[in-house]
Amino acid sequence: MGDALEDMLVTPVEMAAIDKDAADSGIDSFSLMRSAGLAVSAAALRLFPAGLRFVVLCGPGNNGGDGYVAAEALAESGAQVALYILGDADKLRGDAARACKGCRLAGLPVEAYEPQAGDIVVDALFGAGLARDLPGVAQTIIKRVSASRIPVLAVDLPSGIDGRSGEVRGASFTATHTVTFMAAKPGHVLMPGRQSCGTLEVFDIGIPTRLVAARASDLRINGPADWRHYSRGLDAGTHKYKRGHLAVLSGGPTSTGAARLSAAAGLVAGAGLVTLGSPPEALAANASHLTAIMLKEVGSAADLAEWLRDKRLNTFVLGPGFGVGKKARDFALMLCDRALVLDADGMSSFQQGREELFDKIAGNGGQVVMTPHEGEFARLFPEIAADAALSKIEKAQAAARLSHAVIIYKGPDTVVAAPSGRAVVNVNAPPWLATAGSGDVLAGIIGAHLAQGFPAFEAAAAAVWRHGEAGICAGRALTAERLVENIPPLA
Ligand SMILES: NC(=O)C1=CN([C@@H]2O[C@H](COP(=O)(O)OP(=O)(O)OC[C@H]3O[C@@H](n4cnc5c(N)ncnc54)[C@H](OP(=O)(O)O)[C@@H]3O)[C@@H](O)[C@H]2O)[C@@H](O)CC1
Ligand SMILES: Nc1ncnc2c1ncn2[C@@H]1O[C@H](COP(=O)(O)OP(=O)(O)O)[C@@H](O)[C@H]1O
Ligand SMILES: [K+]
Repeated sequence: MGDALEDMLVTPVEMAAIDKDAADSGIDSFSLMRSAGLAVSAAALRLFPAGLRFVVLCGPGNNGGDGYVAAEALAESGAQVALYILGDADKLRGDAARACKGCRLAGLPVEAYEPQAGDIVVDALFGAGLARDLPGVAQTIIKRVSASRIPVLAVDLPSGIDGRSGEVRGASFTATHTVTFMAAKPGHVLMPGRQSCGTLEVFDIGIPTRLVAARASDLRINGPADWRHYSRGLDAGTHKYKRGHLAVLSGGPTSTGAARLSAAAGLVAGAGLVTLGSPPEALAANASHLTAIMLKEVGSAADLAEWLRDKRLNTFVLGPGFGVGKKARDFALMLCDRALVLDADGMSSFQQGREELFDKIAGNGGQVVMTPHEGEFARLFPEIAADAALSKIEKAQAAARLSHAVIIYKGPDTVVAAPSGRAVVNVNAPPWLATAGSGDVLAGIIGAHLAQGFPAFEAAAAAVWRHGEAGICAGRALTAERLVENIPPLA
């Protein structure tokens, strides 16, 4: 599969349009179903050589059609196969009906399936067409199979996972392995869907890349291909001022650690210079912990205005440990004409009065990155957070459109979205990144990228990826300090 499809995410609606375009262009749709079913049977034989019996569960649509092709291919290979059907096989239509006719096995109603030791379940109940909660009988079988701990190979998506959002529709299989076709779907990478897929295999069933690319929106799995071109290697003649100057604003004397973590991460991530702007009462606490990072007294809005007269100082991180309130609001509004990472308290300070911030960002061309976790997102964008019809990707996109900022909606499935709708979903973050100060480190990495001249979206996406890699390198016993030490070089 070419580079173009590797990291692409295609929604079920887009995939249906791609199928239709493929058929309209003269490609035989049954040959696509055949390729899909054969890929599933090959995966079953490859992954479960010790399986005693393949139990293929077929649903009422084309996902079931793939299942019939797989069942026939498995039987043809000499494996022991049992077929169970959800609904009435006589009501199958089109390619699925043809696949069913071509399958030598007689099917039993799915509710009759009793798991046996040595079974491998091939789940072809529902795929991309799942439109509502699973019918009760499917939920019962899923619970039965899950309780028996029988391995499940999912066709396209584990049944019950919504391909658009990753949400569970009533119940879902937890698969050992999922074989999907042409491109991954949002439901494979968003939680909780991602956890239900096991290993994900994207199989090329032969739809031309140009047909897939023509329908796909600007939605991808985060990876170096999206931002590598902004990562300039260091030329021998560089100097620290060329590598960008990052300024991080510290909170008061009892909450200085968060800003120092951001500053340290910024320096390791490649900013040539990092200065911590500190209120006078926290200067001593900060000074006692800093060496390579410079320190400057910035207590009031007047101090900040004076500092900002230096136009070369173009990148700021505001929020970690800063304190919620008017000072944070005043500072943020003053910094909107620079590149700004607005994190933590910096965002929470705008729970009321967000319009003024969003207007300022819009007026200044939008080099602002905001980094809400779920709680902060609900504080700043309550109406978007509460809209149950939206996926996490769609929520991040709506927030970016509204705020004119690049949004990093954090979590195990961090989404980075730009006001244009461009978005990536991150998949390399290990769960032990959920530790105090981890978000502060991320803010510093974003700042380093902005200081080096990355556009806001690429700065954010590259930082989220590097943060995940740092977590992997640091290993399980992670502290935020160790995370900083393990930030890898930019790809
Ligand atoms: N991508 C590709 O190139 C290729 C894709 N292929 C395969 O096609 C699959 C998509 O097929 P699909 O559109 O027929 O959808 P699928 O998931 O089988 O289910 C839809 C059926 O279930 C019904 N239904 C829906 N929800 C329901 C519910 N909760 N409870 C009860 N019923 C429900 C719905 O009918 P409805 O009642 O909504 O009219 C419909 O009958 C895809 O996952 C992949 O495996 C390959 O064959 C070849 C190429
Ligand atoms: N379960 C998880 N798996 C992977 N990454 C996670 C998980 N939970 C949180 N993270 C990441 O860890 C970081 C935590 O940031 P944040 O919530 O702001 O914490 P803090 O305020 O303590 O720094 C974010 O980058 C987030 O995406
Ligand atoms: K399925």
